[in-house]
This record gives sequence, structure tokens and C-alpha cells, in this order.
Amino acid sequence: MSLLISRQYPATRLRRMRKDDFSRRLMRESSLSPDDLILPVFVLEGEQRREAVASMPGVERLSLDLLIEEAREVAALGIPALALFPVIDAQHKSELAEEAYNAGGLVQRSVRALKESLPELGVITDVALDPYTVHGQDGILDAQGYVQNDRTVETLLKQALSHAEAGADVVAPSDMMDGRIGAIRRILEQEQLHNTRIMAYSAKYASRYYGPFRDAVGSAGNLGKADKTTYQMDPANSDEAVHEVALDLAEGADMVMVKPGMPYLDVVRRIKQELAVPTFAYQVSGEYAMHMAAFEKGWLDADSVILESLMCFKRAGADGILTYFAKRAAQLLDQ
Ligand SMILES: NCc1[nH]cc(CCC(=O)O)c1CC(=O)O
Ligand SMILES: [Mg+2]
Repeated sequence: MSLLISRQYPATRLRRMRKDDFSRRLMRESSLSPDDLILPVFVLEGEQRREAVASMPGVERLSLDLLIEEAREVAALGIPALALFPVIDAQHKSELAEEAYNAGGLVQRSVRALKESLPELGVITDVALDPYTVHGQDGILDAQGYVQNDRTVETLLKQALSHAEAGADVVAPSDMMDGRIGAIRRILEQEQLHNTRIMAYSAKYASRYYGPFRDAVGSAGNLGKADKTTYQMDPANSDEAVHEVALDLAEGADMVMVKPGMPYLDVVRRIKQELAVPTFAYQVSGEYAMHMAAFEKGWLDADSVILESLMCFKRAGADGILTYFAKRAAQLLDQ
């Protein structure tokens, strides 16, 4: 502090270093590259199917054959990984979400196909029951409608194992049950799947910014007016986020995540600073929708705002960002 106080204008003029591109580049503290990006994708049953998502302009749900083409482009752009989210047909949804661990299910088949066609592209799978339950909650309900923790974890284990057995490089539990990271790590070790990574959605908030995603996977209708406040975190909390992350690390997480992203950058910063582990952030569907709405109205300049929004995650301390802008950002960074 004393050092800063002793600095005085005109000896110190911070605009000097901003004068030229070379000195701006030299003092730049953060950088953004395709290596920092993960593209979330939505997969559908069928062939040659491509469906728009009304609340996410530019995002499409793809059948597996088209997803493989998409994945080829993603890899060619230098994006390290994609995160896979299934759209599950109503006939496969149930109270106990048994379809979640079907070895021949949509996710499991997609993982196999992706790893076969593009072995070097990282595949991250979502471990949570919401696409598979009739009520759209991430777990199994008791008679009062409460999401049962330990009963749900038993099913998540099977789901995570089925993903890993299909060849998923990373399983990403996004359900916020207590103890699920430890339980998944134990079963993976037991089954000799020592190198399956776990990206834990550790500090996942009960956010209304997930609305467009729930449209995309078709769980919005099932969920109705219900919320997820008995398991996802209160947006008012930040100490609790550090606590959640510390527990997931102790249980065997390789990477941790904060979600949503931009409204929660203080949490990203705290976690990176206090725990110093691979830290990811998810620029979620609602953030994407807000940006796209402003771009469509001509109120914000798309290309520059996309890159600025992503750079802010890096400055806050994120090692990587899940973003629906991943392809567009990688193209821009390539120019
Ligand atoms: N387990 C479900 C899941 N996994 C990722 C998202 C949100 C992603 C986004 O909004 O982009 C959600 C939604 C939710 O918790 O209701
Ligand atoms: Mg937890």
C-alpha cells in the first residue's frame, strides 16, 4: 500500500503503458485461448435431426450423427472438450430415473460414438437425474416430494459408472447431493477406472438463469413452478461455496466448478485464491440468452462483448469456461 501512496502524478501516468499496442500486450495480465473453452451440446434421439431452442438463438439440439459433425468442428477449432446433455423422450422418464444408467441409453451411445470418431476430443458427461425424472428434479423424491439424498446418490453412482464404462473422460455431477463425489470416486476406483476425471459442480446455485437450458432439455414443463432450493445453493452465500468445494476435493474431485458464471465471479475468485485447484465456471443458458437478446436488438456488439465476457472469467481466476459461445469465441480468437 505504501508503495502505491508514494506514487504520484505526473511521475506516474498509467496512460503511458496504454499508449501503444505493444505495451498494452506486454502488461496484459490474463489471456484467453480456445484451450480455455468447453462447449455444452444437446443430443437428441434419431437421425438427421436438428432442433432450434427458442430461448437460446443459435443453439441447436442435434441427433448423434449431426453431433459427430459438430464435434469435428469443435476439435478443429482447438476446443479441448465438450459437455454432453441429453434430451430424453418422455417415455423414458420415470420416478426412479432408471434410464439414467442404461448402458444403451442416449448419453452412453453418444459417448461411445464420440470417442470412436474423435478420440482426442475430451468428453464430459452430466451426472444428474433431471432429464430422466418425470418431475424434472435432480433426484428421487420421498412421499412428501423432498429429494432424498442417499437414495439419489445410489442412482448417480450407477449413472456415473455407465458413463465412464462407455468411455467418458470426465464425469460431471451437477446434482448437488451431499457425498456423491466420494461415492462416485469409490466406485470408479473399485472398477479400475482410475483415470476417469471428476469435474464437480461444487458451488451450483439455485439460479433462475438456468431457464433456457431447462427448455433445451425439455425439463422445464416437468419442473413447472417447482424450484431446487433444497439442494442447490442460496445465491446469497459465498462461505458455503468454499465449504462445498473443500468437501468435493476431499472426496476426490479433480476439478471444481462455480455455476452460474458472470453474476458469481466473486465466488470463482475466492475459490481459486483459497483452494488453488483447477477451477471452472459455467456461463449458463440465461447468460447466453441475455447476451443474444441484446445482440439481436443491436444494443451490444456481439464479437467484442463475447470475448470480453469470457476474458472476465479468466481475470477472476477461472481455468476454463463452459460456454455456448465456445465455437464463436474460438473462431474469433483464431483471426
Ligand atoms: N443438472 C441439471 C443441469 N445441468 C446444467 C444445468 C444448467 C445449464 C445452463 O443453464 O446452461 C442444469 C439445470 C438445472 O440445474 O436445473
Ligand atoms: Mg456438495
